[in-house]
Amino acid sequence: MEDTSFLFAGTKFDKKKFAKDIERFKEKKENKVLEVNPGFVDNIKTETEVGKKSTRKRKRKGTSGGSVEGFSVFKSANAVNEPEQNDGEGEKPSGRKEYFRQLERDTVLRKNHGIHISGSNVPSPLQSFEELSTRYGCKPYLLRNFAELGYKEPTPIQRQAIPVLLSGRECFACAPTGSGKTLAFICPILMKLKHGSKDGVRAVVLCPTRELAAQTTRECKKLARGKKFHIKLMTKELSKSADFSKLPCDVLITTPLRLQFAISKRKLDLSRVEFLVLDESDKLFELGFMKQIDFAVKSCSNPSVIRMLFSATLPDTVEDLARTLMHDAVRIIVGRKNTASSSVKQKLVYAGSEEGKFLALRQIFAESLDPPVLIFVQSKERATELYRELAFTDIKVDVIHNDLPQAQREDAVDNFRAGKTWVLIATDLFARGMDFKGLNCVINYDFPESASAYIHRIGRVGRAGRAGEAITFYTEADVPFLRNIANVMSESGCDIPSWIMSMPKAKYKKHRPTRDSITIGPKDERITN
Ligand SMILES: Nc1ncnc2c1ncn2[C@@H]1O[C@H](COP(=O)(O)OP(=O)(O)OP(=O)(O)O)[C@@H](O)[C@H]1O
Repeated sequence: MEDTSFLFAGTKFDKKKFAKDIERFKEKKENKVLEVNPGFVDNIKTETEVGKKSTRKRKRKGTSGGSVEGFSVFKSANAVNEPEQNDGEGEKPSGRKEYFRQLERDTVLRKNHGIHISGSNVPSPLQSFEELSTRYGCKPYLLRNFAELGYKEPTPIQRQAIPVLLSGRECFACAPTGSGKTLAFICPILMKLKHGSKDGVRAVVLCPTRELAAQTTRECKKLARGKKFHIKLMTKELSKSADFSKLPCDVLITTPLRLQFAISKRKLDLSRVEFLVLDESDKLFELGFMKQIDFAVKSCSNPSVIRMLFSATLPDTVEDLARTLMHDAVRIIVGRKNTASSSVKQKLVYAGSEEGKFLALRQIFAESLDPPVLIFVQSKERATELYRELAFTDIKVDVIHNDLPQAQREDAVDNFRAGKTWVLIATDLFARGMDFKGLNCVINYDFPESASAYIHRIGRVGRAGRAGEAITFYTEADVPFLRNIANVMSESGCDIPSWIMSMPKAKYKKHRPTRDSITIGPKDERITN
């Protein structure tokens, strides 16, 4: 991994520019001192009354002038708190006994849902969505929306991440694909923001692709239904022409590049941002995004901004980075880190050669085409090649990759969602986050380049507990990397032949062999169905 020390570093707070805010902050602080004792108990009291500004005092690089202080994810993970200190969310237990009983209940609940936490004073997980009202004063509109969307109970990541974020803590979370991470960060943001305002952007959600940003915007609007929040997707037009000083926007959902463009060209001010979400965080920490993320993080200069990282895969390198940069964050892992969804039936198919793969695809389509089907290939060139081969059939097929015009990309996603397209050919760009309800099958036409690419690709099925199937073709060229993927399959409960499990694991991280062209020549040899 490249040197990442610049990331998050030097979040400068311009005291002159924000003199008014500092004054206001001072006033609040003075009032608070009169109301409650400073320190941890202070936090606890304010946390119960949802909506009251948190009095958290963070020490951050650039705000205190010192170094980032006390990232305590592991430091105090096992600390047993005195009953008076409670769990950081404001319910003061009546006594020591009740306090330890609560700890026990929390442990059991976490165990039952495969939730693993590290960090000090981690709030109790949610037993139910109703607890959002009783514990945090959640407004009825949100619970109504959950019910209308058919969400009966929180998923494991929602059970733990929501209380953590509501208690004003930063967090980094790893939970399986399709396990409801979007709601886990949107819900606390909506609860904390309470209502729409015209005071500037208050929450930013960063997503690696425009399609995912659009999907997250839709999800966020569904959850906010009935409340006048200003939820905006950063479109190309917005990033190029909007006057953000006049545009009411509470939650801004964007890709890093568009955000950077808007900040530098349209003078978008993010100094009031209270929540910054890095969705698919490990992708955002990859080389291509790093500088843009750094820019975004620095632009969210409010010293008490809450930053959160979510993904289904969290490599140790990203964790290490988060550990040194976030303050007093809680680490939440659901299930085992970096594993595939267990509700997906996974299959490896030996196809020998490129030609063999095409024949295998033809056979699958002839015997059991159960649309919609998503096919992943290694590159946009190969996506186009396969599309050309399949376009000659009566299968309704489309293709999506990042060289296509935006309108075409949007159409491809919309038509696939609407069932107008049966088979969508995609590159890894669309392996992350996309939620196609009713998708039955993912075919890895080209072997995935890494274990995490595999996890995200096949995670397009088996979402929200539904069943799904994933078929992965491999050729001779893929054999050296077979074990890396077989390990993931085995960890999610698949039976893998012992000869594969006894193979050595490839040491290199990215598997992108040069492949023969998919194009098979004369038309009569092309697929027919
Ligand atoms: N509590 C819930 N009960 C039932 N379904 C839910 C619940 N929360 C979210 N969902 C649904 O689960 C599906 C997956 O959610 P989401 O897209 O947030 O997953 P994710 O964890 O972000 O996945 P990925 O890692 O692929 O991005 C969505 O269709 C969403 O509507």
